[in-house]
Amino acid sequence: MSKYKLFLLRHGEGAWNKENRFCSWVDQKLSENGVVEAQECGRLLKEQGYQFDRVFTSILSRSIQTAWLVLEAMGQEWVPVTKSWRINERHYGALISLNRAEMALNHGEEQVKLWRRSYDITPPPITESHPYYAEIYNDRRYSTCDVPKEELPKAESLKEVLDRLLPYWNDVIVPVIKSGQTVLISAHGNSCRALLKHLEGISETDIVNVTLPTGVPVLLELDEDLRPVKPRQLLGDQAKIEAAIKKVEDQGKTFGVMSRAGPPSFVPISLR
Ligand SMILES: O=C(OP(=O)(O)O)[C@H](O)COP(=O)(O)O
Repeated sequence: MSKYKLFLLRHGEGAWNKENRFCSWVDQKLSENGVVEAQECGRLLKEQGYQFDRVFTSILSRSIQTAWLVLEAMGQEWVPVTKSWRINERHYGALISLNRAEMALNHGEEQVKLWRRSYDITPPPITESHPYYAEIYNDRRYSTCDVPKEELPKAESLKEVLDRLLPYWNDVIVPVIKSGQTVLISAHGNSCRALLKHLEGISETDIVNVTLPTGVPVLLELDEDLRPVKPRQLLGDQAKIEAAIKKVEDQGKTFGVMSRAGPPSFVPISLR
């Protein structure tokens, strides 16, 4: 029997979702469309009568902004919001800022799919020469984490995301849910996938096929041991949701870059 409801949300579209670049730990804001997606998500949740007691976000602006917009649209701005780097998007290492379609042209669609969706493949790490290294690691927010800055990841597989997320889930979020509070986790494509893998017991093979669109709330109904009692529900117009999932999957295909004017700007990436 369903005892708890938990909502997972990949933030609304960010500026780099639109440009098809790996955003990850770069702190991009929502695009105009992303703002609308978050507001529509809040309106839908309000229409369906849901109420939150507690919200968790990453320390990346796009997940925080999304939480605010959702709560505003629901008239629940007062609900406490707690932030942690442990809910951050997967650290995409040296792939950060690169265009997925260009990467597919350069390295093949299969390789890009492995980098994006496999469970235990870690992309090449970010190094100090990377154009976004200083912007990420000099940011004051990363001095406030529960691990020293030097121990923060330089690249992560989905497995490594789960490894850093689980202690926070178990120690902080689970007690809140078990106290009877309805929780929204406003997070990212891959931090939500990692949590779904854990909660639903998805295999390492099957997690490859799980893709989440932006701005679509995922409702999980859980029993007293936080095991799902029914399949996850992606709330909203199902045809639109299917189309949005396909759009995210297609970001790793070459046709995006073939239609652009001019040659693609390749950045060589070592695969070792
Ligand atoms: O920043 C990202 O995710 P987010 O938009 O959910 O924060 C990643 O670039 C998502 O990339 P992916 O869909 O290739 O895993």
